[in-house]
Amino acid sequence: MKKIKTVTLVGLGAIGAAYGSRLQQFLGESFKVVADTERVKRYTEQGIRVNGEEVPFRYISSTEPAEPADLVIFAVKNAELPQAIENARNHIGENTIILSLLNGVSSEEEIRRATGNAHILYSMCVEIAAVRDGQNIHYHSIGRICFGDKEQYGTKDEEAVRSLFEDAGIPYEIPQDIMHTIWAKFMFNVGINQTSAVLKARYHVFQQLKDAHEWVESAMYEVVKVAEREGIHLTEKDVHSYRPILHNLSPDGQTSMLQDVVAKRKTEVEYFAGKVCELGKKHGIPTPVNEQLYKIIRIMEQSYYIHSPERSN
Ligand SMILES: NC(=O)C1=CN([C@@H]2O[C@H](COP(=O)(O)OP(=O)(O)OC[C@H]3O[C@@H](n4cnc5c(N)ncnc54)[C@H](OP(=O)(O)O)[C@@H]3O)[C@@H](O)[C@H]2O)C=CC1
Ligand SMILES: CC(C)(CO)C(=O)C(=O)O
Repeated sequence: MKKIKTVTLVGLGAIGAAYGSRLQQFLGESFKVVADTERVKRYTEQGIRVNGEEVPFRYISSTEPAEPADLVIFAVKNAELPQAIENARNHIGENTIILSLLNGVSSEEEIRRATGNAHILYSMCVEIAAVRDGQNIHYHSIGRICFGDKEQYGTKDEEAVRSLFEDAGIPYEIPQDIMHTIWAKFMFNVGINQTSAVLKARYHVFQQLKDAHEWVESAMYEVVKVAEREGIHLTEKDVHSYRPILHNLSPDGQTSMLQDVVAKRKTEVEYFAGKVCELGKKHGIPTPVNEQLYKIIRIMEQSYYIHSPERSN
C-alpha cells in the first residue's frame, strides 16, 4: 500500500488549522503549510492557536522550491481557490493525492481543470463548526472528513488517506457514494449558511425557532429539485438527516458564512445560492428562496463598502 509520508496544507483557517493541528502532531516537519510570503510572515510572527494551544506549524512560502507532497489538502474559501492552487503548484506532482475540504460542489472539478491531477478524491467535512478569530481557532467537535473516489470504491488512494487519518487520529468516513454525500452537505450549507448569514443568527436560533428551521429547509428543498436533474438523487430523508446534525452543533457556534459577514469578508454565496439559481435556470426549475437569499447576501456584501451618512442631530 502507498504510504502517505508528506502532506501540504493550503488554507490555515478554521477548518485547515483544526485538522492540520492533528496532522502536524503526527507528521511533525513532514507536514507543511504553504502560503504567499505575506501570510507566512504573519503566521510566523503571530503564530496560530487551536483551542488555546500554540501549534508549531512549519510554513513554506509558495515561491520556495519544493518536492511534490504525497498529499495536498485545500482548505480555503471557494473564491480563494484559484490563488491557492497557484500557491500549491510546487507541491503537486503526478502522484500527489488531493483532498479539497471546501464546501460546495465545484472545487474538485476546478482543481482538476487547473492541475490535470488524476488523484483527486472528492471530500468534505461534517459535524465540525470551527470558528476563526484572527490567529485563534476554536472548535468543540472535530467532526469527520468524508472522502472517496468519484468513480469506484476501495481505491489505493482512498486506502492511503484512510491509513493516514487512522494514524493521525482524524475521524473519517468513506461513503459508498461520495457524490451523494457531497451534494447532501451542499444542500445543508445552502440552507443553514445563508439563512444564518442573513439573520446574523447562531445555531441556537435554528435549534429553537421552528420558523427559522423551516426557512432553512425551504432553501434545501430547492437543491433536492435541481440535484435530481444533475443525476444526484436527494430525498426528503436526506433533508431530514441533517436535523440531528444541526441540533448537535454547539448552540453558540456560527456557520462559516456568518463568520464571513461578521468579519465583512466576501461570502461563498456565489457557490451556494449562485449555483442553485444557475442550475435552476439550466433546468427550468424555479428557485425563489435561493434567488432572494442570493440578492440579500450580495447586497450585504456590497454594503461593507459604503459609508453611513453623518447623523444631523
Ligand atoms: N468553518 C467551518 O466550520 C466550516 C467550513 N467549511 C468550509 O471549509 C472551507 C474553509 O472555510 P474556513 O476554514 O471556515 O475559512 P477561513 O476563512 O477560516 O480559512 C481560509 C484560510 O485560507 C487562507 N488563504 C486564503 N487564500 C489563501 C492562499 N492563496 N494561500 C494560502 N492560504 C490562503 C486564509 O488566510 P487568512 O488567514 O490570511 O485570511 C484563511 O486562513 C470553506 O469552503 C467553508 O465553507 C466546511 C465545514 C465547516
Ligand atoms: C455544517 C456547517 C454549517 C458547520 O459545520 C458548515 O459547513 C459551515 O459552517 O460552513
